[in-house]
Amino acid sequence: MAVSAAALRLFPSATRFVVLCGPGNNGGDGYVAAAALAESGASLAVFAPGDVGKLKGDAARARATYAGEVHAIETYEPRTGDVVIDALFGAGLVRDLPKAVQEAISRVDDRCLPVIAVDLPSGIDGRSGAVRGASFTATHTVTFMAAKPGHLLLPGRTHCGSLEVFDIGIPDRLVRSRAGDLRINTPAVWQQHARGLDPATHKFKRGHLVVFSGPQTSTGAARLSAMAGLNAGAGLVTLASPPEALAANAAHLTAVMLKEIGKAGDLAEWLKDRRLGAFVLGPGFGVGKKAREFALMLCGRALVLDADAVTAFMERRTELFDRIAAEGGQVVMTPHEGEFARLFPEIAADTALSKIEKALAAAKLSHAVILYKGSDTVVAAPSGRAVVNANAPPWLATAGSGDVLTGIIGAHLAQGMPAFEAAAAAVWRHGEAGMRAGRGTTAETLVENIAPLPE
Ligand SMILES: NC(=O)C1=CN([C@@H]2O[C@H](COP(=O)(O)OP(=O)(O)OC[C@H]3O[C@@H](n4cnc5c(N)ncnc54)[C@H](OP(=O)(O)O)[C@@H]3O)[C@@H](O)[C@H]2O)[C@@H](O)CC1
Ligand SMILES: Nc1ncnc2c1ncn2[C@@H]1O[C@H](COP(=O)(O)OP(=O)(O)O)[C@@H](O)[C@H]1O
Ligand SMILES: [K+]
Repeated sequence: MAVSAAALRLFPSATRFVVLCGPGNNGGDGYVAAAALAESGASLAVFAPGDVGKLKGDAARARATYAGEVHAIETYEPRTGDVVIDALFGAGLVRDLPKAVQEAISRVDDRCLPVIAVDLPSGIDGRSGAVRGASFTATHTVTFMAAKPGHLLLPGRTHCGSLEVFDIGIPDRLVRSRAGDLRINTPAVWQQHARGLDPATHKFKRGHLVVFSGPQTSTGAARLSAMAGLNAGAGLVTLASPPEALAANAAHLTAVMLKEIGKAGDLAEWLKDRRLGAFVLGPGFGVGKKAREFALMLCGRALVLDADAVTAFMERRTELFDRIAAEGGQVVMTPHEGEFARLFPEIAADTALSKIEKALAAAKLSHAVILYKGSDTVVAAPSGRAVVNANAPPWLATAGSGDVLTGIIGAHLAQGMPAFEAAAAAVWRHGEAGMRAGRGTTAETLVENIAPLPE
């Protein structure tokens, strides 16, 4: 009923609804929608692959509700004015689409016809978002109970069009028990850790964030993180700079403070100050021994390892992972796809895993919270919790945007948020900042558009 209502609502001037029904319960949903459309008086045709007589159980009962004829899918010739209702495969897709279905998809694509997908566009794997052989690209998808990973992960998301989640009366507790520890990243996931400001607060209570600057010719990335950290709510931010980059940094900084930290010895001394609440290491820092030394010294604190600090451990990751496990700090790593493949090559190469499963495997292996970036960013914790983010606009793909994200995570850690919530809340705020900044934003304007943490 929801599917037929969407079809009539979205395409009142369709000359014909064409319902394509598959061999399982997704096809069953299609027959029920076809019956409802026929009842409404719409012009209609139904096509199916294979032998409709072989339908079983619920699907066979659903088939019986539609009194009209069912034609072989091979005979479907798309016409201008058709609106396709794709009820071929949904949650039960287990292998690549059969040839007759792939050919039907290609004929529909050639005509640029609008498609309404039932549950999932056929060909999209609901667990991973992968395309199995081919897939419809829907204008609108009507799913039931809850959004599934394949609606959010790429490339699945780009095939869904607008997504409608229709309540078919399944109690929330059952949906949640099936979803396990997986959620869409919304404020509900982390809001209880986003405290409002106590009137008696002071800047140290709001958290002191330290961001490490790279050498003289690559200081901008760390400054972006530092500014983002301050705007995101850290009470103080200090940029720790090697001596040769002090002048370059000083020329650019106002509210962010500056401290000379050259060698590991300087850092060891400074770390005695326990008011230093969180650390960001990696943006523009340089890949090498110094990055590894600094990272290993910080594993017992609240720490974001990004960019160069991730790559620096490419061939010595065990050293890092063992230290994180031993020190038990709040550590977040923020790899983009390239960095992920450098640190976790065997996980990245496993084509059977979804992005969620990859992030979870990496979190387990490294003992850190993994924020696996992209337009479908996944945040995963070693405990098995995970969120998929869905509010990021594509114009976040701009140089320095990741450095801004890192600074926001740092601010959350400095304020005492646990690593998983700090990372998830930061990804969400980063997406919101992108929406506020609008198309054509640069990393600088993104920093200015970080809105207060919702309370
Ligand atoms: N509570 C619920 O569960 C609810 C479920 N609902 C609906 O049910 C849908 C799930 O139904 P489903 O499990 O029957 O799976 P579905 O997607 O119809 O496909 C399975 C069939 O396809 C076949 N098959 C698979 N891959 C194939 C391939 N590549 N090429 C060829 N054949 C292939 C497979 O056969 P086999 O593997 O045995 O050959 C089997 O016959 C779900 O998406 C939603 O629409 C809603 O009504 C709400 C409540
Ligand atoms: N197509 C996209 N849609 C939404 N967000 C994106 C897209 N591409 C990149 N992003 C986000 O932009 C940021 C880019 O980070 P990164 O690749 O580290 O860039 P940089 O190193 O230049 O800062 C990440 O948060 C990523 O999730
Ligand atoms: K479908």
